[in-house]
Amino acid sequence: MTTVRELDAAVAACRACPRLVAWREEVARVKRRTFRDWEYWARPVPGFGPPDAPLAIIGLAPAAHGGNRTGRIFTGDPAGDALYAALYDIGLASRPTATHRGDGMELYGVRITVPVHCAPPDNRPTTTERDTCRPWLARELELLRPTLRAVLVLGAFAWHALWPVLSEAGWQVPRPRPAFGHGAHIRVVGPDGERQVHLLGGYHPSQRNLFTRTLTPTMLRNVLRHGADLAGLPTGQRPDPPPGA
Ligand SMILES: O=c1cc[nH]c(=O)[nH]1
Repeated sequence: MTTVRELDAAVAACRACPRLVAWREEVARVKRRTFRDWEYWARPVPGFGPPDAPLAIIGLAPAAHGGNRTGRIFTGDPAGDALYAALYDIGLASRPTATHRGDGMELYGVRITVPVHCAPPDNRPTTTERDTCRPWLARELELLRPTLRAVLVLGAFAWHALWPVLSEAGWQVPRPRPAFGHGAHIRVVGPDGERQVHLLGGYHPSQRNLFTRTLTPTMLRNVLRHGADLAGLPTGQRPDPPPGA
C-alpha cells in the first residue's frame, strides 16, 4: 500500500477480527428502525480526509449505526455531529453536518481516523482487537508523515493505542508516557531524528461526554483550533447566520 487510497481500500476489506466481523454484519441485518431503509456499510470504515493533511484526528472506532451504516468515519452519529459541526465552525470542513458518503463533505488539511476500524459491541474494542488493527494506523501515519505536523487524539483509548504505533515506527516516545488529559500536549521527534510532531489530547465527543458536559461544543472547538494552530492550518470563526436563516 503506497497510497492512502490503496490503504483505505485494504482497510475496508479486512476481516481479521471474528467478533467484530460478526457484530458489524449483525447490526446491519437487524438495523435500527429509523434506518430501516438504509443498506448498511457493514465493513471496516477507513479514515477520511486528504492524504497530505498536516493535522490528523484520531477517534476510537466507528459507531454501529454511524460509520458502520454510512461507511464514513464519524458520519451519522452524535459524536460525528459534534465533531463536523466544530470543524465547520472553525473553517476546516465544508459543511456543518455529515450524513452520508455522497453528502459533499470535504475536510481542509485534516484527516480523521481511528485505532479500530470496525464498530465494536458497546463501543468497546478488546485489547486484542486494538492490537490487531494497529498495523492500519501505523501505515496511515507513515503515509501521512511527510506532511503531518500535529495529531489530535480524542480520548484515552486512542492516546494509549498510539504509543506502540509510534515507538514501533522509531519515534522518540517519552518515558514515562505522558498521561492523557484534555489539552495534554507534547512533541515527539520522528524516526528521522528531526521532524517533530505535536500530540494533543482532547476528550472524545461521545454522547456521554457531551451529555454530561465533560466536553462542551466550545471546548471541542477550542481544542480543534489548538490542533489546527499546531499544524499550521489557518482557522477562522464563521459569522453567526442571519436571524431566520
Ligand atoms: O471514534 C469514533 C468514531 C465515530 N463515532 C464515534 O462515536 N467514535
